Amino acid sequence: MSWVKPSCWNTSLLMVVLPLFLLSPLFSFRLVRCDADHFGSAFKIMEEFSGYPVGEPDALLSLSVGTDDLLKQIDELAAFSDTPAPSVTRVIYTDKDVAARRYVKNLMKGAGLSVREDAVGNIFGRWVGSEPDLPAVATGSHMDAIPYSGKYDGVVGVLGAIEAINVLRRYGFKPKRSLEIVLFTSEEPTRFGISCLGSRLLAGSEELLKSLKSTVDAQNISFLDAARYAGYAQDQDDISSVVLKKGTYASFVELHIEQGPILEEEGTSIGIVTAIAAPASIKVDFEGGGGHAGAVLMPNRNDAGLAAAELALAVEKHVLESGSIDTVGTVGILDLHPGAINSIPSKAHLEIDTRDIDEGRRNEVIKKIHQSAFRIANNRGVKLSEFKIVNQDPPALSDESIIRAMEIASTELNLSRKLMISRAYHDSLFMARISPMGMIFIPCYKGYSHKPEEYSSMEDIANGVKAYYLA
Ligand SMILES: NC(=O)N[C@@H](O)C(=O)O
Ligand SMILES: [Mn+2]
Ligand SMILES: [Mn+2]
Repeated sequence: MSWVKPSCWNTSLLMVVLPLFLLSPLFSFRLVRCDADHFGSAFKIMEEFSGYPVGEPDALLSLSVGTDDLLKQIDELAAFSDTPAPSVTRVIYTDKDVAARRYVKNLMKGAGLSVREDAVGNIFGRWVGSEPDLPAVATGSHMDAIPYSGKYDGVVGVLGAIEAINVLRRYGFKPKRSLEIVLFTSEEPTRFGISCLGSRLLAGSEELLKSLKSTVDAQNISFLDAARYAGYAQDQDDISSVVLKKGTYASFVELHIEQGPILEEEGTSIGIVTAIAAPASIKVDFEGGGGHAGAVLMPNRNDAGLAAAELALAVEKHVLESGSIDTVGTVGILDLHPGAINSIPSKAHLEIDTRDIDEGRRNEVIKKIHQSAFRIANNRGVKLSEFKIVNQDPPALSDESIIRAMEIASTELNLSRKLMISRAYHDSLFMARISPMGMIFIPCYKGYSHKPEEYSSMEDIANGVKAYYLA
């Protein structure tokens, strides 16, 4: 099973960051309480945290990271793609995805982590702490990639975390709380139209547990069959074992490229995410009369394709009507059937992605889109055979103490910082339902993402690393 159809490097200094970003949440709680403006106090807490002498702060600050390894790993991982470089296409449960999973599991084992996988393929690499019963500090991201995208989205948060553990080990660090890296299954909605599939299940989405039993992809392959093809969900239809017990994690933090232009444009090094916008996605189907493109005169047509086109424009109109820059709407999929130049489309399928930091305002847009779909179907004499809201998620707020820790850290490092919203969604959106959550963004080239030109400079990544370091 494979997919149809994309380097730069330098995430190197990522290493320095991640060690800290794994620790950050724990730091933050205490720092805030003890008015944490003394660099020293950070190390005092670190010693308390690990129960081991931290040694020379400067040494800790200038931890050397395996930049070459990391760059090599990013390139090697990018090669597991169903489209040619520099693009990357890696869709859940395909041969390339399975091979990439094996690659990352080996890196986790190489970092001395005990690796386990759940029934849908969320992969966990745990560094067991001296007090294993304490809720762990978690981090992680995803490595699936939408068609023709780049090699940093999600990957930086996964490979960097593994290297961070390597750095901590090289430094002789021994955690008290366990540290766990989570590689989430299917953050991208490419194959089954559901975003953050793995993290939604970890966070206990009953709705998804049910709907997955009847979910199929465009080739009509069921979710469970696809999972079994990849080695998961072997002997069970019931995947409820995936749901994590509340309190499993003391905190969850994700490192990610900004995927927008703001940090780079403003020359700001660190983005401290305060909230993740609320995403929603809708599937719409129109059915019309179809017929011969030559013989059927315009007045006698019920063209499903034109209905879809009109609705796509209505999405833009309703989004702009919200009057807020924070409201966005995209029609990323529009398929016509039979898809022949000289045949009037008898069926049209479109998928709509709309988001906003204001859930109410976004839902207003969804309502208007629904009304327009009915109106257009009516006016054009076509049938609105499906209007399915696949997901309509609330926004997520970052944990205050984690945000403050990152603010303190950036100040210590004289790094410019910016509190900002994530307009992209992330697994953190769902991890926030079961754990205090935080995200840090680093600048990326022209804000490019979901395309092969995606890129982050080493300097930016290093700054991000240090910010985490102190946080
Ligand atoms: N981070 C990221 O790219 N998430 C996407 O799946 C999205 O569409 O936001
Ligand atoms: Mn993405
Ligand atoms: Mn991502």
